[in-house]
Amino acid sequence: MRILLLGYGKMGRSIESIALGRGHEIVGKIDMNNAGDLDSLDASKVDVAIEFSQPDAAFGNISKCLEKGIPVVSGTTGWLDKKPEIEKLCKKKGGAFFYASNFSIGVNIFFKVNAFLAKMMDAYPEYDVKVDEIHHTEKKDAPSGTAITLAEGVIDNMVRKQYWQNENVDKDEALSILSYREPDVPGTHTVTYHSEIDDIVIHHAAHTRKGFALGAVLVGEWLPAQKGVKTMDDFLKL
Ligand SMILES: NC(=O)C1=CN([C@@H]2O[C@H](COP(=O)(O)OP(=O)(O)OC[C@H]3O[C@@H](n4cnc5c(N)ncnc54)[C@H](O)[C@@H]3O)[C@@H](O)[C@H]2O)C=CC1
Ligand SMILES: O=C(O)C1=N[C@H](C(=O)O)C[C@H](O)C1
Repeated sequence: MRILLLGYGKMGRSIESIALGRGHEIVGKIDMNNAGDLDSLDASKVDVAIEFSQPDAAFGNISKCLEKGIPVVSGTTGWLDKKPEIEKLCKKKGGAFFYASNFSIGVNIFFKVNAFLAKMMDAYPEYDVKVDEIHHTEKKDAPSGTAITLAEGVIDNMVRKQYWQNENVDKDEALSILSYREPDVPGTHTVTYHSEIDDIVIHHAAHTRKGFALGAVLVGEWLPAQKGVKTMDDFLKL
């Protein structure tokens, strides 16, 4: 597979290492310093683009690739207000686009457990629920994309929770997401149901970025044979 890397930071480098180990070729690396090179890039030399850049760069990178007919796997967080526009462009161009807030298999299993638990807990209003996330201090966005997906999983399955806020809120209908930044933490997420009597806690801690990077490469191997807007549910069939 001929892979174009969009974003060559912590994730771009980790993806490169896993992709090379699986026998793929890296045909380009677009980063902050050479972002303009994407405009003149020859799309016939690329099978798939893997995009892990930063919130203000994702939309431009993805739309340029879709315009050129390059399938795009994106994991950048913090730009999702513009995702509907990308999905429209993907459909218009007959292309392929895949977004996930988290590419690790473990987290995607955790998302399913979270939805199941929220549905069950809706019958027990004595428990309040919150989401905590901890990431490294270089992270640009808060809350994390993964924490937002977890919050949406709770809200979709609990009648009494209607929206999330990125602070501690004491309202029955609000779900608090609390964000913490500590050196070198790849990504830790916890969903806690608290009552006066006990706590129920589900927790995922990434020990390394390898799980995110491997997931992105596996999706990159799969996406070029697909058409349209795809998600982890299409890929994993959990
Ligand atoms: N979905 C998932 O599984 C995961 C998502 N992420 C997300 O991926 C993104 C990148 O994470 P990291 O690699 O840790 O960040 P990083 O800060 O280490 O790397 C980001 C890179 O993007 C580059 N960049 C800036 N403007 C650009 C442009 N216009 N075009 C191309 N590249 C540009 C920067 O120069 C930098 O090297 C973040 O949004 C993060 O939240 C991170 C890990 C897992
Ligand atoms: O910025 C990161 O590092 C991560 N970002 C993603 C997120 O915002 O959820 C995924 C992972 O937690 C690491």
